[in-house]
Amino acid sequence: MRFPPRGLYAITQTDGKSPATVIAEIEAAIRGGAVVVQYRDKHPHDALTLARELVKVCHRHRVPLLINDNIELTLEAGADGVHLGKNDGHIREARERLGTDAIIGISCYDSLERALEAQAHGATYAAFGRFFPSGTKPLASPAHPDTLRQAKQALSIPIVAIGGILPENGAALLAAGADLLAVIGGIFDHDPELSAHAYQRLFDSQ
Ligand SMILES: Cc1ncc(COP(=O)(O)OP(=O)(O)O)c(N)n1
Ligand SMILES: Cc1ncsc1CCOP(=O)(O)O
Ligand SMILES: [Mg+2]
Repeated sequence: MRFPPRGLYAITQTDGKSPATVIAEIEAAIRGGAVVVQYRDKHPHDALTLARELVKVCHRHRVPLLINDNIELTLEAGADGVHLGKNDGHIREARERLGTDAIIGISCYDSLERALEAQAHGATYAAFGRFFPSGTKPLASPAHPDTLRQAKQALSIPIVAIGGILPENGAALLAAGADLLAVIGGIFDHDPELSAHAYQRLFDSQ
């Protein structure tokens, strides 16, 4: 499935939640307008079963599902691609194992250099952040909107922004050059469908 060029990118909030809740919340976020989903789970119990269920739900809605960190799980679950950070393996290995059609997203933090390298190695998108303090990942290192402005000039692949993004602060990142907003707490700390819809309006009014 193709990676959407813009829109809301929902990432699962799994801690303390049952698989059924995670699935119901993701489906609600998709109803609210999320155009891509990532399964991120730092304390999984049965990751393969949940990942396979998420693939089914996402594909029913024609939305691609990516897996965070884990190339093997991406293959086993039949997901559309993987998101890799600096400690999660190399894009070359991901491309070799997942094939030419797979979506491969790369965390670039605040580094345009890292994004240019990722693009040259065939990354599907580059993710920058965190832009605002994140309750989900309090120790994530900061990134600056100026990096988005430079990335917009220098990259041809879609640009994802992440970290503490709310409907109230997301518009500034879109204006700086982000194509997609990746969100956890801003969707799943509240009613997921209504919250996703609030982000959707940022894209409608752009
Ligand atoms: C869309 C998106 N952007 C950034 C990240 C962060 O990846 P990483 O730095 O590997 O950190 P963890 O998510 O693994 O804690 C992401 N997952 N998704
Ligand atoms: C995975 C990740 N990487 C940088 S910030 C972050 C967490 C994003 O979650 P939230 O939208 O709740 O800040
Ligand atoms: Mg990671």
